[in-house]
Amino acid sequence: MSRLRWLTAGESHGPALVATLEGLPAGVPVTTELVADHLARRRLGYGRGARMKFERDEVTFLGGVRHGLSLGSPIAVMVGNTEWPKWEKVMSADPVDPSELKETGRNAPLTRPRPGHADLAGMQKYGFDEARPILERASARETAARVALGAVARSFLKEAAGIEIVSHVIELAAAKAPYGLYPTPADVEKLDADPVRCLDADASKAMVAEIDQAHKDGDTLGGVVEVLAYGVPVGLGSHVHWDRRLDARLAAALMGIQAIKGVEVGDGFDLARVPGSKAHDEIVRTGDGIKRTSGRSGGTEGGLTTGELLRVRAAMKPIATVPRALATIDVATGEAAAAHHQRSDVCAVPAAGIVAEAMVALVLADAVVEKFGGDSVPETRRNVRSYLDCLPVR
Ligand SMILES: Cc1cc2nc3c(=O)[nH]c(=O)nc-3n(C[C@H](O)[C@H](O)[C@H](O)COP(=O)(O)O)c2cc1C
Ligand SMILES: C=C(O[C@@H]1CC(C(=O)O)=C[C@@H](OP(=O)(O)O)[C@H]1O)C(=O)O
Repeated sequence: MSRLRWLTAGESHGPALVATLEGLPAGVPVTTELVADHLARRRLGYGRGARMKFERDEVTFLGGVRHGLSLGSPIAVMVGNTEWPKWEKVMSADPVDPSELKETGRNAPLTRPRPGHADLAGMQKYGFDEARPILERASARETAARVALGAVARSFLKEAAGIEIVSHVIELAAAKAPYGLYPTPADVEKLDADPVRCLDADASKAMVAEIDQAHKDGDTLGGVVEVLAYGVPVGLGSHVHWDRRLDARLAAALMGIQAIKGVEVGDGFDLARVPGSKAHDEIVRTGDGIKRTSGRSGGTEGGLTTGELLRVRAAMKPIATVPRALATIDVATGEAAAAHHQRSDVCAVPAAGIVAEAMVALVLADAVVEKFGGDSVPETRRNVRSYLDCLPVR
């Protein structure tokens, strides 16, 4: 069961996000630059709003890392919001004089909750009469903290087990990448350079056109991302109990990303539409050992990894802050109104792919620590090797 523990805290317009990760072995290469690089990847993507351009992510390690290596102690990392000076009064932890708040021009109560965001249900549940206290934490700004931890987790996975993670956008509104296009770690630079992180040039162009049209229409878009993990050993997770199943753990982690409404493992829902003879991955012996003739299962069977390519998908709904604002009510008056709208992303599917990579990395790192243990990277690495060398069926 879960060996790595991790938490994030912080509001979208607060001074910073913070994240902690406990249970990681010592000796994992971790630097401020490594984390900053992954945070920069999360900011990319055609269709994101103005905030992505003028805000920077300022990374500071507060614990758990020394001279570029993890210590085995809890890792604490802070991602500073450079927008903070503008929000210092509005988001102050301590009480603020109402006249000072008024001077900020950002104090108007948000009483017209947006359909599709956490605004209304959050206000009702937590007892607020405006949406600010809810949207601050519901915002996907928080995903920066997850990507920071994901950067650490993926460094561990690569060093200890040779696992590498790649993501790409396979659908954006009606535009689709061809089925069976599986980018490898060698394609990451090219993917990151593409405006929508799609390897197929025609599909990428069609996706950009979809975003341009939505922008013109005052609308927003969603899409589907796919995460692939290379080098995953057989036997992570387990068939013995529902919450040990790796497919269930991956699904929960991906569904926990803001705006993700569906998850597929391998060919997912398509498998329900074909007969069994076309749904599974047949087993054959090759010169290299036991292999599969296809990858429909996405690299898990019975909640265990098979040792084949791990492949999961996540479907993101369109951004809730629709510029051509949706109908709502003003909770201050009870009257019909247009939902509040300031700046917003038109589409954040490429960024969601980077967040999905981080979530998959954290789940796999947890499963690797659970299966192989070890207090240092060399110890975990030795354990992985001796396990693979001694598999009874090879
Ligand atoms: C990377 C990323 C960026 C997002 N940007 C925005 C945004 O600019 N405006 C917005 O309204 N929602 C945005 N969202 C989606 C909201 O955070 C999400 O719709 C909200 O939390 C409610 O989602 P839920 O129903 O899945 O909880 C973004 C989501 C992600 C993953
Ligand atoms: C700040 C980030 O994303 C934000 C996620 C978000 C939302 O509602 O989820 C709304 C927007 O924030 P704002 O309303 O301040 O413009 C995005 O910019 C980020 O990803 O770093």
